Amino acid sequence: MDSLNAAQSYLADALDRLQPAAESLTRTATPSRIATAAAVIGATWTAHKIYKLFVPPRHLRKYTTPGIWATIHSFSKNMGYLEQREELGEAMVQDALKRGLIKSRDDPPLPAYLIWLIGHWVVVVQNPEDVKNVLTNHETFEKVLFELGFTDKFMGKNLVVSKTPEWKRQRKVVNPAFRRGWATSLFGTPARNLIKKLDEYAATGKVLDPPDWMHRMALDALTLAAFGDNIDSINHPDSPMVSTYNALMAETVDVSKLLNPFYRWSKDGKRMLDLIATFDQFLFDMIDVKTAELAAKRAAGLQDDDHDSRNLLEMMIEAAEGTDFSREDLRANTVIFFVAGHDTTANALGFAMYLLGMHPEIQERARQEVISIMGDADPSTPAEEMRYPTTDEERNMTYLTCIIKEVMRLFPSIAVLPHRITTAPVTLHDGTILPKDTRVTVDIYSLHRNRAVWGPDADEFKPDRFLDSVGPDGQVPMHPGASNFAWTPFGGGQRICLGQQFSLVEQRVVLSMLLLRYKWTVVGDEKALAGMPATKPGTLLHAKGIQVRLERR
Ligand code: HEM
Repeated sequence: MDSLNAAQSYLADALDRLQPAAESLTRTATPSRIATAAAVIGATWTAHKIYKLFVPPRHLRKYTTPGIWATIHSFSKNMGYLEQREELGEAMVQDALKRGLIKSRDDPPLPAYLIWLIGHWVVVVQNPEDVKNVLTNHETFEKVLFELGFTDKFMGKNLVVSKTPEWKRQRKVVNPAFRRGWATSLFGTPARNLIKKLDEYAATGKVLDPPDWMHRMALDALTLAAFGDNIDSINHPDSPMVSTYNALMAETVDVSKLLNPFYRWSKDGKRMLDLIATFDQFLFDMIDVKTAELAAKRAAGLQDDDHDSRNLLEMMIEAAEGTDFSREDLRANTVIFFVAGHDTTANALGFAMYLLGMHPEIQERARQEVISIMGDADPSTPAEEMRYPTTDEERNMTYLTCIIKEVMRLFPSIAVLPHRITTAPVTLHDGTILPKDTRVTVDIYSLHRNRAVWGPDADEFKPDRFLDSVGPDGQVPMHPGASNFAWTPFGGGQRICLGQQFSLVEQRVVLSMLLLRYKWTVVGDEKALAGMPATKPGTLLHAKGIQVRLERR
Protein backbone atom coordinates (compact mmCIF):
# COMPACT_ATOMS: atom_id res chain seq x y z
CA MET A 1 0.00 0.00 0.00
CA ASP A 2 2.92 2.38 0.74
CA SER A 3 4.35 1.89 -2.74
CA LEU A 4 0.88 2.39 -4.17
CA ASN A 5 0.40 5.67 -2.32
CA ALA A 6 3.87 6.88 -3.35
CA ALA A 7 3.20 6.04 -7.01
CA GLN A 8 -0.17 7.71 -6.78
CA SER A 9 1.12 11.04 -5.41
CA TYR A 10 4.11 10.99 -7.81
CA LEU A 11 1.81 10.60 -10.80
CA ALA A 12 -0.65 13.21 -9.52
CA ASP A 13 2.28 15.67 -9.08
CA ALA A 14 3.61 14.92 -12.55
CA LEU A 15 0.19 15.53 -14.04
CA ASP A 16 -0.20 18.84 -12.19
CA ARG A 17 3.21 20.02 -13.44
CA LEU A 18 2.71 18.91 -17.05
CA GLN A 19 -0.73 20.48 -17.48
CA PRO A 20 0.28 24.25 -17.38
CA ALA A 21 3.34 23.57 -19.56
CA ALA A 22 1.16 21.95 -22.20
CA GLU A 23 -1.30 24.82 -22.09
CA SER A 24 1.38 27.57 -22.42
CA LEU A 25 3.08 25.76 -25.32
CA THR A 26 -0.11 25.47 -27.31
CA ARG A 27 -0.79 29.24 -26.90
CA THR A 28 2.30 30.46 -28.91
CA ALA A 29 2.55 27.95 -31.72
CA THR A 30 5.64 27.58 -33.97
CA PRO A 31 6.49 24.20 -35.64
CA SER A 32 9.04 23.32 -32.97
CA ARG A 33 6.71 24.47 -30.23
CA ILE A 34 3.92 22.38 -31.72
CA ALA A 35 6.23 19.33 -31.69
CA THR A 36 7.15 20.02 -28.07
CA ALA A 37 3.50 20.56 -27.20
CA ALA A 38 2.61 17.26 -28.87
CA ALA A 39 5.35 15.51 -26.88
CA VAL A 40 4.13 17.07 -23.63
CA ILE A 41 0.53 16.18 -24.38
CA GLY A 42 1.63 12.63 -25.28
CA ALA A 43 3.56 12.33 -22.03
CA THR A 44 0.61 13.74 -20.06
CA TRP A 45 -1.76 11.31 -21.71
CA THR A 46 0.58 8.36 -21.03
CA ALA A 47 1.07 9.43 -17.42
CA HIS A 48 -2.68 9.75 -17.01
CA LYS A 49 -3.23 6.28 -18.48
CA ILE A 50 -0.57 4.76 -16.20
CA TYR A 51 -2.10 6.61 -13.27
CA LYS A 52 -5.55 5.20 -14.04
CA LEU A 53 -4.09 1.75 -14.56
CA PHE A 54 -2.30 1.51 -11.25
CA VAL A 55 -4.17 3.80 -8.86
CA PRO A 56 -7.72 2.96 -7.75
CA PRO A 57 -10.34 5.59 -8.55
CA ARG A 58 -10.86 7.97 -5.62
CA HIS A 59 -14.38 6.73 -4.80
CA LEU A 60 -13.13 3.15 -4.39
CA ARG A 61 -10.15 3.88 -2.18
CA LYS A 62 -12.22 3.28 0.96
CA TYR A 63 -12.13 -0.45 0.23
CA THR A 64 -9.35 -2.67 1.42
CA THR A 65 -7.17 -4.18 -1.29
CA PRO A 66 -4.19 -6.54 -1.39
CA GLY A 67 -2.63 -4.02 -3.82
CA ILE A 68 -1.14 -4.49 -7.25
CA TRP A 69 2.21 -5.96 -6.38
CA ALA A 70 0.89 -8.66 -4.06
CA THR A 71 -1.60 -9.60 -6.76
CA ILE A 72 0.94 -9.74 -9.57
CA HIS A 73 3.30 -11.66 -7.29
CA SER A 74 0.68 -14.30 -6.49
CA PHE A 75 -0.39 -14.65 -10.14
CA SER A 76 3.18 -14.96 -11.37
CA LYS A 77 3.69 -17.97 -9.09
CA ASN A 78 0.70 -19.79 -10.60
CA MET A 79 -0.31 -20.74 -7.08
CA GLY A 80 -3.13 -23.06 -6.05
CA TYR A 81 -6.40 -21.19 -5.86
CA LEU A 82 -6.96 -21.39 -2.10
CA GLU A 83 -3.29 -20.76 -1.41
CA GLN A 84 -3.48 -17.59 -3.51
CA ARG A 85 -6.61 -16.47 -1.68
CA GLU A 86 -4.83 -17.00 1.64
CA GLU A 87 -1.86 -14.85 0.56
CA LEU A 88 -4.04 -12.05 -0.83
CA GLY A 89 -6.44 -12.32 2.12
CA GLU A 90 -3.56 -11.79 4.54
CA ALA A 91 -2.38 -8.73 2.54
CA MET A 92 -5.91 -7.33 2.80
CA VAL A 93 -6.13 -7.93 6.56
CA GLN A 94 -2.83 -6.07 7.00
CA ASP A 95 -4.09 -3.21 4.82
CA ALA A 96 -7.43 -3.03 6.64
CA LEU A 97 -5.74 -3.06 10.06
CA LYS A 98 -3.28 -0.35 9.01
CA ARG A 99 -6.02 1.88 7.63
CA GLY A 100 -8.30 1.28 10.64
CA LEU A 101 -11.00 -0.39 8.52
CA ILE A 102 -11.03 -3.22 11.06
CA LYS A 103 -9.85 -3.29 14.67
CA SER A 104 -8.80 -6.93 14.80
CA ARG A 105 -8.56 -9.84 12.40
CA ASP A 106 -11.57 -11.39 14.18
CA ASP A 107 -13.87 -8.53 13.09
CA PRO A 108 -16.73 -9.52 10.76
CA PRO A 109 -15.69 -9.40 7.09
CA LEU A 110 -16.00 -6.09 5.26
CA PRO A 111 -18.92 -5.91 2.79
CA ALA A 112 -16.62 -5.65 -0.22
CA TYR A 113 -12.98 -5.37 -1.26
CA LEU A 114 -11.04 -4.14 -4.23
CA ILE A 115 -8.80 -6.16 -6.45
CA TRP A 116 -6.57 -5.20 -9.35
CA LEU A 117 -6.82 -7.57 -12.29
CA ILE A 118 -4.82 -7.05 -15.44
CA GLY A 119 -5.27 -3.29 -15.55
CA HIS A 120 -8.77 -3.13 -14.07
CA TRP A 121 -9.97 -2.30 -10.57
CA VAL A 122 -12.75 -4.67 -9.60
CA VAL A 123 -15.15 -4.28 -6.66
CA VAL A 124 -15.71 -7.71 -5.13
CA VAL A 125 -18.87 -7.99 -3.04
CA GLN A 126 -19.22 -10.63 -0.35
CA ASN A 127 -22.45 -9.83 1.52
CA PRO A 128 -25.92 -11.24 0.67
CA GLU A 129 -27.58 -7.87 -0.06
CA ASP A 130 -25.07 -6.81 -2.70
CA VAL A 131 -24.86 -10.33 -4.10
CA LYS A 132 -28.63 -10.28 -4.60
CA ASN A 133 -28.40 -6.87 -6.25
CA VAL A 134 -25.70 -8.02 -8.68
CA LEU A 135 -27.38 -11.30 -9.56
CA THR A 136 -30.94 -10.11 -9.93
CA ASN A 137 -30.15 -6.96 -11.94
CA HIS A 138 -28.24 -8.63 -14.71
CA GLU A 139 -28.77 -5.82 -17.21
CA THR A 140 -27.29 -3.24 -14.82
CA PHE A 141 -24.47 -5.61 -13.91
CA GLU A 142 -23.65 -6.70 -17.43
CA LYS A 143 -21.20 -9.53 -18.16
CA VAL A 144 -17.73 -8.49 -19.26
CA LEU A 145 -15.10 -10.82 -20.63
CA PHE A 146 -11.43 -10.86 -19.72
CA GLU A 147 -9.64 -11.35 -22.98
CA LEU A 148 -6.55 -13.13 -21.79
CA GLY A 149 -4.42 -15.18 -24.15
CA PHE A 150 -6.70 -17.10 -26.48
CA THR A 151 -9.48 -17.72 -23.96
CA ASP A 152 -11.96 -15.80 -26.14
CA LYS A 153 -11.02 -17.90 -29.16
CA PHE A 154 -11.36 -21.17 -27.22
CA MET A 155 -14.66 -20.28 -25.52
CA GLY A 156 -16.23 -18.25 -28.30
CA LYS A 157 -19.43 -16.27 -27.73
CA ASN A 158 -21.22 -18.69 -25.44
CA LEU A 159 -24.12 -18.36 -23.07
CA VAL A 160 -22.04 -17.81 -19.94
CA VAL A 161 -20.01 -14.85 -21.21
CA SER A 162 -22.47 -13.11 -23.54
CA LYS A 163 -23.95 -9.70 -22.85
CA THR A 164 -27.74 -9.45 -22.49
CA PRO A 165 -28.95 -9.08 -26.13
CA GLU A 166 -26.67 -11.87 -27.37
CA TRP A 167 -27.47 -13.95 -24.24
CA LYS A 168 -31.22 -13.70 -24.93
CA ARG A 169 -30.70 -14.90 -28.49
CA GLN A 170 -28.61 -17.86 -27.30
CA ARG A 171 -30.75 -18.76 -24.33
CA LYS A 172 -33.80 -19.25 -26.60
CA VAL A 173 -31.95 -22.06 -28.35
CA VAL A 174 -30.16 -23.60 -25.36
CA ASN A 175 -33.08 -23.44 -22.89
CA PRO A 176 -35.23 -26.23 -24.40
CA ALA A 177 -32.35 -28.69 -24.02
CA PHE A 178 -32.40 -28.09 -20.25
CA ARG A 179 -36.16 -27.90 -19.67
CA ARG A 180 -36.54 -31.56 -18.73
CA GLY A 181 -35.69 -34.21 -16.17
CA TRP A 182 -32.44 -36.16 -16.28
CA ALA A 183 -32.55 -39.94 -16.56
CA THR A 184 -30.47 -41.39 -13.72
CA SER A 185 -28.93 -43.86 -16.20
CA LEU A 186 -26.92 -40.93 -17.63
CA PHE A 187 -24.96 -40.90 -14.39
CA GLY A 188 -25.45 -44.45 -13.14
CA THR A 189 -23.64 -45.94 -16.13
CA PRO A 190 -20.40 -43.91 -15.76
CA ALA A 191 -20.64 -44.40 -11.98
CA ARG A 192 -20.57 -48.19 -12.49
CA ASN A 193 -17.37 -47.82 -14.56
CA LEU A 194 -15.88 -45.68 -11.81
CA ILE A 195 -16.82 -48.20 -9.14
CA LYS A 196 -15.19 -50.98 -11.14
CA LYS A 197 -11.91 -49.03 -10.92
CA LEU A 198 -12.40 -48.10 -7.27
CA ASP A 199 -12.95 -51.76 -6.39
CA GLU A 200 -9.27 -52.27 -7.30
CA TYR A 201 -8.25 -49.58 -4.79
CA ALA A 202 -10.45 -51.14 -2.12
CA ALA A 203 -9.01 -54.59 -2.82
CA THR A 204 -5.37 -53.47 -2.56
CA GLY A 205 -5.74 -50.75 0.09
CA LYS A 206 -4.05 -48.31 -2.28
CA VAL A 207 -4.89 -44.65 -1.56
CA LEU A 208 -7.01 -42.73 -3.99
CA ASP A 209 -7.13 -39.07 -5.12
CA PRO A 210 -10.92 -38.52 -5.38
CA PRO A 211 -11.04 -35.32 -7.50
CA ASP A 212 -9.08 -36.88 -10.37
CA TRP A 213 -11.38 -39.89 -10.57
CA MET A 214 -14.43 -37.66 -10.23
CA HIS A 215 -13.19 -35.62 -13.18
CA ARG A 216 -12.99 -38.68 -15.36
CA MET A 217 -16.40 -39.93 -14.29
CA ALA A 218 -18.03 -36.50 -14.71
CA LEU A 219 -16.53 -36.10 -18.19
CA ASP A 220 -18.04 -39.43 -19.17
CA ALA A 221 -21.44 -38.44 -17.72
CA LEU A 222 -21.29 -35.11 -19.49
CA THR A 223 -20.42 -36.56 -22.88
CA LEU A 224 -23.13 -39.18 -22.49
CA ALA A 225 -25.73 -36.54 -21.59
CA ALA A 226 -24.48 -33.88 -23.98
CA PHE A 227 -23.67 -35.97 -27.06
CA GLY A 228 -25.12 -39.40 -26.43
CA ASP A 229 -21.60 -40.92 -26.45
CA ASN A 230 -19.68 -41.95 -23.36
CA ILE A 231 -16.12 -40.80 -24.03
CA ASP A 232 -14.97 -43.41 -21.45
CA SER A 233 -12.19 -41.38 -19.90
CA ILE A 234 -12.38 -43.71 -16.89
CA ASN A 235 -10.74 -46.41 -19.00
CA HIS A 236 -9.02 -44.18 -21.58
CA PRO A 237 -7.74 -41.08 -19.81
CA ASP A 238 -5.19 -40.49 -22.56
CA SER A 239 -7.49 -40.60 -25.58
CA PRO A 240 -6.72 -37.74 -28.03
CA MET A 241 -9.89 -35.81 -27.21
CA VAL A 242 -9.47 -36.08 -23.42
CA SER A 243 -5.80 -35.14 -23.49
CA THR A 244 -6.46 -32.20 -25.84
CA TYR A 245 -9.21 -30.92 -23.58
CA ASN A 246 -7.12 -31.34 -20.42
CA ALA A 247 -4.14 -29.57 -22.03
CA LEU A 248 -6.41 -26.72 -23.14
CA MET A 249 -7.83 -26.26 -19.68
CA ALA A 250 -4.38 -26.35 -18.05
CA GLU A 251 -3.19 -23.65 -20.49
CA THR A 252 -6.35 -21.54 -20.00
CA VAL A 253 -5.89 -21.26 -16.23
CA ASP A 254 -2.13 -20.65 -16.24
CA VAL A 255 -2.26 -16.90 -15.57
CA SER A 256 1.51 -16.76 -15.08
CA LYS A 257 1.86 -17.50 -18.82
CA LEU A 258 -1.11 -15.38 -19.87
CA LEU A 259 0.35 -12.32 -18.13
CA ASN A 260 3.11 -12.32 -20.75
CA PRO A 261 2.14 -9.45 -23.13
CA PHE A 262 3.73 -11.39 -26.01
CA TYR A 263 1.83 -14.58 -25.22
CA ARG A 264 -0.09 -14.56 -28.51
CA TRP A 265 3.20 -14.72 -30.43
CA SER A 266 5.01 -17.04 -28.03
CA LYS A 267 5.60 -20.78 -28.33
CA ASP A 268 2.92 -21.34 -25.66
CA GLY A 269 0.48 -19.20 -27.63
CA LYS A 270 1.12 -21.19 -30.81
CA ARG A 271 0.65 -24.45 -28.92
CA MET A 272 -2.64 -23.15 -27.56
CA LEU A 273 -3.81 -22.31 -31.09
CA ASP A 274 -2.96 -25.85 -32.23
CA LEU A 275 -4.86 -27.32 -29.30
CA ILE A 276 -7.89 -25.15 -30.04
CA ALA A 277 -7.84 -26.21 -33.70
CA THR A 278 -7.66 -29.92 -32.75
CA PHE A 279 -10.44 -29.61 -30.18
CA ASP A 280 -12.64 -27.60 -32.57
CA GLN A 281 -12.27 -30.37 -35.11
CA PHE A 282 -13.65 -32.89 -32.58
CA LEU A 283 -16.57 -30.59 -31.81
CA PHE A 284 -17.43 -29.72 -35.41
CA ASP A 285 -17.27 -33.41 -36.34
CA MET A 286 -19.65 -34.21 -33.50
CA ILE A 287 -22.04 -31.40 -34.46
CA ASP A 288 -22.07 -32.62 -38.08
CA VAL A 289 -22.63 -36.26 -37.07
CA LYS A 290 -25.50 -35.33 -34.72
CA THR A 291 -27.09 -33.10 -37.35
CA ALA A 292 -26.96 -35.96 -39.86
CA GLU A 293 -28.30 -38.47 -37.30
CA LEU A 294 -31.20 -36.21 -36.46
CA ALA A 295 -32.07 -35.81 -40.13
CA ALA A 296 -31.87 -39.60 -40.64
CA LYS A 297 -34.09 -40.27 -37.60
CA ARG A 298 -36.64 -37.79 -38.88
CA ALA A 299 -36.57 -39.31 -42.37
CA ALA A 300 -37.18 -42.77 -40.87
CA GLY A 301 -40.03 -41.36 -38.72
CA LEU A 302 -38.21 -42.42 -35.54
CA GLN A 303 -39.05 -40.37 -32.49
CA ASP A 304 -37.19 -40.53 -29.15
CA ASP A 305 -39.94 -41.32 -26.64
CA ASP A 306 -37.71 -41.02 -23.55
CA HIS A 307 -37.34 -37.25 -23.45
CA ASP A 308 -35.12 -37.36 -20.33
CA SER A 309 -32.53 -39.52 -22.12
CA ARG A 310 -32.15 -37.31 -25.20
CA ASN A 311 -28.78 -35.64 -25.62
CA LEU A 312 -28.24 -31.91 -25.20
CA LEU A 313 -26.52 -31.32 -28.50
CA GLU A 314 -29.29 -32.96 -30.51
CA MET A 315 -31.92 -30.88 -28.70
CA MET A 316 -29.90 -27.74 -29.27
CA ILE A 317 -29.52 -28.51 -32.98
CA GLU A 318 -33.26 -29.06 -33.17
CA ALA A 319 -34.04 -25.76 -31.38
CA ALA A 320 -31.57 -23.93 -33.65
CA GLU A 321 -33.40 -24.98 -36.81
CA GLY A 322 -34.95 -22.01 -38.58
CA THR A 323 -33.07 -19.51 -36.36
CA ASP A 324 -29.87 -17.54 -36.97
CA PHE A 325 -27.98 -19.84 -34.53
CA SER A 326 -24.85 -20.81 -36.44
CA ARG A 327 -22.54 -23.82 -36.41
CA GLU A 328 -20.05 -21.62 -34.51
CA ASP A 329 -22.75 -20.80 -31.91
CA LEU A 330 -23.27 -24.54 -31.47
CA ARG A 331 -19.51 -25.02 -31.08
CA ALA A 332 -19.18 -22.24 -28.48
CA ASN A 333 -22.02 -23.64 -26.38
CA THR A 334 -20.73 -27.18 -26.68
CA VAL A 335 -17.41 -25.94 -25.26
CA ILE A 336 -19.31 -24.41 -22.36
CA PHE A 337 -21.07 -27.71 -21.69
CA PHE A 338 -17.61 -29.22 -21.31
CA VAL A 339 -16.20 -26.48 -19.10
CA ALA A 340 -19.29 -25.62 -17.03
CA GLY A 341 -20.78 -29.07 -17.13
CA HIS A 342 -18.17 -31.41 -15.77
CA ASP A 343 -15.30 -29.67 -13.93
CA THR A 344 -17.78 -28.00 -11.59
CA THR A 345 -19.66 -31.15 -10.61
CA ALA A 346 -16.44 -33.18 -10.44
CA ASN A 347 -14.96 -30.70 -7.98
CA ALA A 348 -18.11 -30.78 -5.86
CA LEU A 349 -18.01 -34.59 -5.81
CA GLY A 350 -14.29 -34.59 -4.96
CA PHE A 351 -14.92 -32.30 -1.98
CA ALA A 352 -17.95 -34.39 -0.96
CA MET A 353 -15.81 -37.53 -0.78
CA TYR A 354 -13.20 -35.59 1.14
CA LEU A 355 -15.62 -34.13 3.71
CA LEU A 356 -17.48 -37.41 4.16
CA GLY A 357 -14.14 -39.15 4.62
CA MET A 358 -13.26 -36.62 7.33
CA HIS A 359 -16.66 -37.09 9.05
CA PRO A 360 -17.42 -40.82 9.27
CA GLU A 361 -20.52 -40.25 11.44
CA ILE A 362 -22.12 -38.03 8.76
CA GLN A 363 -21.06 -40.54 6.10
CA GLU A 364 -22.83 -43.32 8.00
CA ARG A 365 -25.99 -41.26 8.47
CA ALA A 366 -26.10 -40.59 4.72
CA ARG A 367 -25.56 -44.31 4.02
CA GLN A 368 -28.46 -45.26 6.28
CA GLU A 369 -30.71 -42.82 4.43
CA VAL A 370 -29.70 -44.32 1.07
CA ILE A 371 -30.29 -47.86 2.38
CA SER A 372 -33.70 -46.85 3.73
CA ILE A 373 -34.67 -45.61 0.26
CA MET A 374 -32.94 -48.06 -2.11
CA GLY A 375 -32.46 -51.10 0.09
CA ASP A 376 -28.96 -52.37 0.86
CA ALA A 377 -26.66 -53.50 -1.94
CA ASP A 378 -25.57 -57.11 -2.23
CA PRO A 379 -21.76 -56.93 -1.73
CA SER A 380 -21.23 -59.70 -4.30
CA THR A 381 -22.88 -57.70 -7.12
CA PRO A 382 -20.31 -56.94 -9.82
CA ALA A 383 -19.75 -53.20 -10.36
CA GLU A 384 -21.26 -53.28 -13.85
CA GLU A 385 -24.54 -54.59 -12.44
CA MET A 386 -24.80 -52.26 -9.45
CA ARG A 387 -28.20 -50.68 -9.15
CA TYR A 388 -28.41 -46.91 -9.43
CA PRO A 389 -31.30 -44.93 -7.90
CA THR A 390 -34.43 -44.15 -9.86
CA THR A 391 -35.51 -40.54 -10.24
CA ASP A 392 -38.02 -40.90 -7.38
CA GLU A 393 -35.42 -42.45 -5.14
CA GLU A 394 -32.69 -39.87 -5.70
CA ARG A 395 -35.21 -37.03 -5.25
CA ASN A 396 -36.12 -38.33 -1.82
CA MET A 397 -32.56 -38.36 -0.47
CA THR A 398 -33.09 -35.38 1.81
CA TYR A 399 -30.09 -35.74 4.09
CA LEU A 400 -27.77 -36.46 1.17
CA THR A 401 -29.02 -33.26 -0.48
CA CYS A 402 -28.25 -31.32 2.73
CA ILE A 403 -24.73 -32.78 2.55
CA ILE A 404 -24.35 -31.70 -1.08
CA LYS A 405 -25.60 -28.23 -0.17
CA GLU A 406 -23.14 -27.98 2.72
CA VAL A 407 -20.21 -29.23 0.61
CA MET A 408 -20.97 -26.58 -2.00
CA ARG A 409 -21.24 -23.95 0.70
CA LEU A 410 -17.77 -24.69 2.04
CA PHE A 411 -16.17 -25.37 -1.33
CA PRO A 412 -18.20 -23.70 -4.10
CA SER A 413 -16.83 -24.95 -7.42
CA ILE A 414 -16.89 -21.42 -8.86
CA ALA A 415 -15.44 -19.41 -6.00
CA VAL A 416 -15.64 -16.01 -7.71
CA LEU A 417 -18.18 -15.29 -10.44
CA PRO A 418 -17.30 -14.09 -13.92
CA HIS A 419 -16.96 -10.29 -13.87
CA ARG A 420 -19.67 -7.74 -14.51
CA ILE A 421 -19.56 -4.08 -15.54
CA THR A 422 -22.16 -1.54 -14.40
CA THR A 423 -24.25 -0.05 -17.21
CA ALA A 424 -25.65 2.70 -14.94
CA PRO A 425 -24.70 4.13 -11.53
CA VAL A 426 -25.60 1.73 -8.70
CA THR A 427 -25.68 2.05 -4.91
CA LEU A 428 -24.17 -0.70 -2.82
CA HIS A 429 -25.53 -1.81 0.54
CA ASP A 430 -22.96 0.35 2.39
CA GLY A 431 -24.13 3.46 0.50
CA THR A 432 -21.18 3.54 -1.92
CA ILE A 433 -22.23 4.75 -5.34
CA LEU A 434 -20.51 2.94 -8.17
CA PRO A 435 -20.52 4.93 -11.39
CA LYS A 436 -21.33 3.42 -14.77
CA ASP A 437 -18.50 1.26 -16.17
CA THR A 438 -17.32 -0.04 -12.76
CA ARG A 439 -16.22 -3.66 -12.75
CA VAL A 440 -17.92 -5.78 -10.10
CA THR A 441 -17.90 -9.42 -9.12
CA VAL A 442 -19.18 -11.73 -6.38
CA ASP A 443 -16.92 -13.66 -4.02
CA ILE A 444 -19.05 -16.74 -3.38
CA TYR A 445 -16.38 -18.47 -1.31
CA SER A 446 -16.24 -15.58 1.22
CA LEU A 447 -20.02 -15.12 1.17
CA HIS A 448 -20.46 -18.79 2.08
CA ARG A 449 -18.03 -18.53 4.98
CA ASN A 450 -19.21 -15.14 6.24
CA ARG A 451 -19.53 -15.53 10.01
CA ALA A 452 -21.91 -12.58 10.24
CA VAL A 453 -24.32 -14.61 8.08
CA TRP A 454 -23.64 -18.25 8.94
CA GLY A 455 -22.59 -17.89 12.56
CA PRO A 456 -19.36 -18.72 14.40
CA ASP A 457 -19.38 -22.28 12.97
CA ALA A 458 -19.31 -20.98 9.38
CA ASP A 459 -16.10 -22.91 8.64
CA GLU A 460 -17.43 -26.21 9.97
CA PHE A 461 -19.04 -29.03 7.97
CA LYS A 462 -22.57 -29.29 9.39
CA PRO A 463 -25.16 -30.49 6.87
CA ASP A 464 -27.77 -30.42 9.66
CA ARG A 465 -27.84 -26.63 9.42
CA PHE A 466 -30.12 -27.04 6.38
CA LEU A 467 -32.57 -29.50 7.94
CA ASP A 468 -34.83 -26.71 9.26
CA SER A 469 -35.47 -25.48 5.75
CA VAL A 470 -36.64 -28.88 4.40
CA GLY A 471 -40.20 -28.65 3.05
CA PRO A 472 -43.08 -30.99 4.03
CA ASP A 473 -42.36 -32.92 0.79
CA GLY A 474 -38.81 -33.65 2.01
CA GLN A 475 -37.26 -31.37 -0.61
CA VAL A 476 -34.29 -29.15 0.31
CA PRO A 477 -34.71 -25.68 -1.21
CA MET A 478 -31.78 -25.05 -3.56
CA HIS A 479 -32.63 -21.60 -4.92
CA PRO A 480 -30.69 -18.58 -3.61
CA GLY A 481 -33.85 -16.85 -2.38
CA ALA A 482 -34.28 -19.59 0.25
CA SER A 483 -31.25 -18.23 2.08
CA ASN A 484 -31.67 -14.57 1.08
CA PHE A 485 -28.76 -14.96 -1.31
CA ALA A 486 -26.33 -16.19 1.37
CA TRP A 487 -25.99 -19.51 -0.55
CA THR A 488 -25.42 -19.07 -4.27
CA PRO A 489 -23.00 -21.67 -5.69
CA PHE A 490 -25.11 -21.79 -8.88
CA GLY A 491 -25.39 -18.00 -9.17
CA GLY A 492 -28.88 -16.51 -9.20
CA GLY A 493 -31.38 -14.32 -10.98
CA GLN A 494 -32.04 -14.86 -14.66
CA ARG A 495 -28.49 -16.00 -15.36
CA ILE A 496 -28.60 -18.76 -12.77
CA CYS A 497 -26.86 -21.99 -13.77
CA LEU A 498 -28.79 -23.91 -16.41
CA GLY A 499 -27.19 -27.18 -15.31
CA GLN A 500 -28.08 -27.03 -11.61
CA GLN A 501 -30.60 -29.85 -11.78
CA PHE A 502 -28.27 -31.92 -13.97
CA SER A 503 -25.50 -31.54 -11.41
CA LEU A 504 -27.66 -32.30 -8.37
CA VAL A 505 -29.05 -35.49 -9.90
CA GLU A 506 -25.51 -36.53 -10.87
CA GLN A 507 -24.18 -35.87 -7.37
CA ARG A 508 -26.99 -37.82 -5.66
CA VAL A 509 -26.68 -40.78 -8.03
CA VAL A 510 -22.89 -41.07 -7.70
CA LEU A 511 -22.69 -40.47 -3.96
CA SER A 512 -25.52 -42.88 -3.17
CA MET A 513 -23.81 -45.64 -5.17
CA LEU A 514 -20.47 -44.98 -3.45
CA LEU A 515 -22.14 -45.01 -0.04
CA LEU A 516 -23.74 -48.37 -0.76
CA ARG A 517 -20.48 -49.89 -1.94
CA TYR A 518 -17.75 -48.49 0.37
CA LYS A 519 -16.76 -46.87 3.63
CA TRP A 520 -13.90 -44.45 3.32
CA THR A 521 -11.57 -42.27 5.38
CA VAL A 522 -9.08 -39.50 4.61
CA VAL A 523 -5.52 -40.59 5.41
CA GLY A 524 -3.52 -37.70 3.93
CA ASP A 525 -2.04 -35.33 3.07
CA GLU A 526 -1.32 -33.07 6.03
CA LYS A 527 -3.17 -30.05 4.63
CA ALA A 528 -6.22 -32.14 3.86
CA LEU A 529 -6.16 -33.73 7.31
CA ALA A 530 -5.93 -30.24 8.83
CA GLY A 531 -9.19 -29.28 7.06
CA MET A 532 -7.98 -27.25 4.10
CA PRO A 533 -6.78 -29.33 1.15
CA ALA A 534 -4.28 -27.96 -1.34
CA THR A 535 -5.81 -26.80 -4.62
CA LYS A 536 -4.82 -26.45 -8.27
CA PRO A 537 -4.43 -23.02 -9.92
CA GLY A 538 -7.40 -21.55 -11.76
CA THR A 539 -10.73 -20.07 -10.77
CA LEU A 540 -12.43 -23.43 -10.28
CA LEU A 541 -11.87 -25.02 -6.89
CA HIS A 542 -10.05 -28.27 -7.66
CA ALA A 543 -8.54 -30.04 -4.64
CA LYS A 544 -5.26 -31.89 -5.02
CA GLY A 545 -3.25 -34.26 -2.92
CA ILE A 546 -6.16 -35.68 -0.89
CA GLN A 547 -5.58 -39.32 -0.01
CA VAL A 548 -8.60 -41.48 0.67
CA ARG A 549 -8.64 -45.14 1.68
CA LEU A 550 -11.67 -47.17 0.65
CA GLU A 551 -13.01 -50.33 2.19
CA ARG A 552 -15.69 -52.54 0.60
CA ARG A 553 -18.78 -52.94 2.79
C1 HEM B 1 -21.58 -28.14 -9.28
C2 HEM B 1 -21.92 -27.86 -10.50
C3 HEM B 1 -22.10 -26.48 -11.07
C4 HEM B 1 -21.85 -25.27 -10.52
C5 HEM B 1 -21.30 -24.96 -9.14
C6 HEM B 1 -22.20 -24.27 -11.49
C7 HEM B 1 -22.13 -22.92 -11.29
C8 HEM B 1 -22.60 -21.96 -12.17
C9 HEM B 1 -22.66 -20.56 -11.89
C10 HEM B 1 -22.19 -19.91 -10.60
C11 HEM B 1 -23.20 -19.96 -12.97
C12 HEM B 1 -23.51 -18.48 -13.10
C13 HEM B 1 -22.34 -17.72 -13.65
C14 HEM B 1 -22.57 -16.23 -13.56
O1 HEM B 1 -23.51 -15.76 -12.93
O2 HEM B 1 -21.75 -15.51 -14.14
C15 HEM B 1 -23.45 -20.97 -13.96
C16 HEM B 1 -23.97 -20.74 -15.20
C17 HEM B 1 -24.14 -21.72 -16.15
N1 HEM B 1 -23.95 -23.06 -15.98
FE1 HEM B 1 -23.41 -23.99 -14.30
N2 HEM B 1 -22.64 -24.90 -12.63
C18 HEM B 1 -22.59 -26.25 -12.42
C19 HEM B 1 -22.95 -27.24 -13.31
C20 HEM B 1 -23.36 -27.02 -14.59
C21 HEM B 1 -23.69 -28.06 -15.54
C22 HEM B 1 -23.66 -29.54 -15.23
C23 HEM B 1 -23.99 -27.43 -16.71
C24 HEM B 1 -24.39 -28.03 -18.04
C25 HEM B 1 -24.46 -29.29 -18.32
C26 HEM B 1 -23.89 -26.01 -16.50
C27 HEM B 1 -24.13 -25.04 -17.44
C28 HEM B 1 -24.21 -23.70 -17.17
C29 HEM B 1 -24.61 -22.71 -18.16
C30 HEM B 1 -24.98 -22.98 -19.61
C31 HEM B 1 -24.58 -21.46 -17.50
C32 HEM B 1 -24.90 -20.09 -18.11
C33 HEM B 1 -26.31 -19.68 -17.78
C34 HEM B 1 -26.67 -18.33 -18.38
O3 HEM B 1 -25.89 -17.36 -18.31
O4 HEM B 1 -27.78 -18.25 -18.93
N3 HEM B 1 -23.50 -25.80 -15.20
N4 HEM B 1 -23.11 -22.19 -13.44
